[in-house]
Amino acid sequence: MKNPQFAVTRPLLVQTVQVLGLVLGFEHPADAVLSRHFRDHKALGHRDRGFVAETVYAVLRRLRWLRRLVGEAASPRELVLAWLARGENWPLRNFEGLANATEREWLAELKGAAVDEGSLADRADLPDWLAERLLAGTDEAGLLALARSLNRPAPLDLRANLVKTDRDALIARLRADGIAAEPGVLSPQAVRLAGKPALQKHPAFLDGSFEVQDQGSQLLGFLVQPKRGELVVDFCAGAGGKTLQLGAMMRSTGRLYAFDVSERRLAKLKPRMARAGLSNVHPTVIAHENDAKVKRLAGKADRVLVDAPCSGLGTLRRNPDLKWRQSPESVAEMVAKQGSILAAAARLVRPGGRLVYATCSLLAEENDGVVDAFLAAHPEFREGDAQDVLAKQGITLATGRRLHLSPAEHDTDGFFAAVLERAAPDA
Ligand SMILES: C[S@@+](CC[C@H](N)C(=O)[O-])C[C@H]1O[C@@H](n2cnc3c(N)ncnc32)[C@H](O)[C@@H]1O
Repeated sequence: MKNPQFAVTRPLLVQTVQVLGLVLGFEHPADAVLSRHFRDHKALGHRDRGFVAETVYAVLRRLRWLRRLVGEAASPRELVLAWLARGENWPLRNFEGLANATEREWLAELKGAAVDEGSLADRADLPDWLAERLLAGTDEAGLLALARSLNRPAPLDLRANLVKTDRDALIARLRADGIAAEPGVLSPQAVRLAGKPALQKHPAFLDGSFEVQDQGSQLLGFLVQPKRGELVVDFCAGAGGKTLQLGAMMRSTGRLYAFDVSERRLAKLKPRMARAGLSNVHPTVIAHENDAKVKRLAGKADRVLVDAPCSGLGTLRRNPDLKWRQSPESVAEMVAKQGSILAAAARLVRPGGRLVYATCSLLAEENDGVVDAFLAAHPEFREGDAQDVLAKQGITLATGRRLHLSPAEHDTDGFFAAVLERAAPDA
């Protein structure tokens, strides 16, 4: 957004400040506040939306640094102006017509202001508790590299829907429309786009040829590795990002149960299933993980995916407000829930079947901690090798037994997954 080709108008700046003010109340997730704002301001064009969203996200990413620069009590307007002047390096002339004379004087001073180096958490732009926990798994340089990667916007990845097309055909179709698209390097179903084009009305989206899905998320589907005709359960399906991939890998055969406690999220899955041409998906609202609807499938599932509710800290590139919204207490609550969901989901797996536990968290307690506790309490399960499972499908990734993806190393969201296998009767 440096030296924008399009003019940022005064009303657009006012809107950006307004949205940031709401987001900084931390009552609702930033993406929900932005969606609502755009719904209420339908006339805003793609570039204007891009400016509002990117500026709000950028301030959230660098909030700690900006507050050190401008002052702890900085107003949303001061934060936005300071970000544009210092983060985006706008020359002062860009502010004419946007900021008044006093503000422009203040910005001129701000341009030369120094901020001392600060603590490690300051430099990482993370809350102290989070920097401390992430530091447990790395050293200072590793933490700063991770933080830098989390403080950048994420690229846009698509997943080719193999029920409708193949990856090469999809890439050719996108390129024919002037969209710069390359094959993803990790997932054989992934397409990485160079920019952030509007895709909601693209014919290839409307006919179900692709869905937006991070490459890292796509690898989880390969760990589940469902086959045609199987009985598969996506235990925490949400709006179905991974359900749709699993259903396509099953070539729309067999039975794929999409469980979730949120009726609202599952409702979003239904039009996506129709677009994707899948007739094997059964969205099912459950009251909790031990619902009778779950118990009915005990011992019957070939594959079960638990994409557990988690802190989401691996998605900070897309949801930078999460680092300020989560707390040690909220993480502890998640860990208890994750253990309970995993134990309930495990009951569905038939002997010889596979259970995959996954999160988009970077915290050891939500990842290895939950799996270690599960294995200790469930001797009927043994751990498989994620790297091996991927290698057998042509995906070469030096991840080790458990999948650990990080934006710093893999340029994907931060994902964790473990493959757990229920012993076969004669094993
Ligand atoms: C990480 S999200 C799932 C994202 C989804 N798999 C996707 O790929 O789009 C976790 C989901 O778990 C759901 N959830 C929370 N508690 C649950 C429970 N006890 N049983 C099943 N699902 C639950 C949440 O509603 C949320 O949709």
